[in-house]
Amino acid sequence: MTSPMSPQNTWKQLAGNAAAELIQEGMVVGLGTGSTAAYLVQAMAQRIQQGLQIKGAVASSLATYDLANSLHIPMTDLDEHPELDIYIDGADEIDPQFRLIKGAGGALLREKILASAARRFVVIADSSKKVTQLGHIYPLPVEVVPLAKTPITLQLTRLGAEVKIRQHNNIPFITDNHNYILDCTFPQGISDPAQLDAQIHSIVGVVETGLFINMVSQVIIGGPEGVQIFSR
Ligand SMILES: O=C(CO)[C@H](O)[C@H](O)COP(=O)(O)O
Repeated sequence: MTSPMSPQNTWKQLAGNAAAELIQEGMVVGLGTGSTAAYLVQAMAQRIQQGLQIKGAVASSLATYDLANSLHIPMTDLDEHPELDIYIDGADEIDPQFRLIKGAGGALLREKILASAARRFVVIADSSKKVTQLGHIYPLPVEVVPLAKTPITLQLTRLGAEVKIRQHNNIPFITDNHNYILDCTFPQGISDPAQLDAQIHSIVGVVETGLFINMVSQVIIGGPEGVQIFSR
């Protein structure tokens, strides 16, 4: 017997299913990473089985590539298709201005590359991801070149962060791009995400941050009331 899904997973699935309906014939589709994106991939695979034809899908992580490929979604890459019609991905936190923290799954760099290559970036999430200010629930992930982790930690600390290197099985977590992730907690939250993003980017050895600003076109939230769609 399969165990019943938690409400949160049901809401993620609602959002993923709704986003799969946005995919149209002939599109090049960017696929995000995480449990909500996995529901999207499953729903999209079902539509393809039912006859939807897309030009191809580009994955934001090796994990998503493996899942999509195993479900017979035709895969492509940014060399073949440098522009995506749509990119659909989850988020860890979404503020009222559609600014995001992403990267709890460690795929933030590829996710940001795909989001910036897309004509339309649609975020899918359960209602727990909506926040009034970024940085109160999830730490901000910063992907860094391994050699520079200690000097970068020092500079992030000077910006007010409590920094922890992300671990997996008691050793540093390695991203798909062979980098480390520094998870930064800001005890007061993040008051000016754009300024903080610029300050972190100015540190040599930082590869990318999990702040996504001015990138999102639409947010699809699954929750107790069903699906809600917010556009800008
Ligand atoms: O940014 C991400 C991965 O790097 C994910 O989109 C984010 O962590 C949300 O994950 P989930 O859908 O499992 O809640």
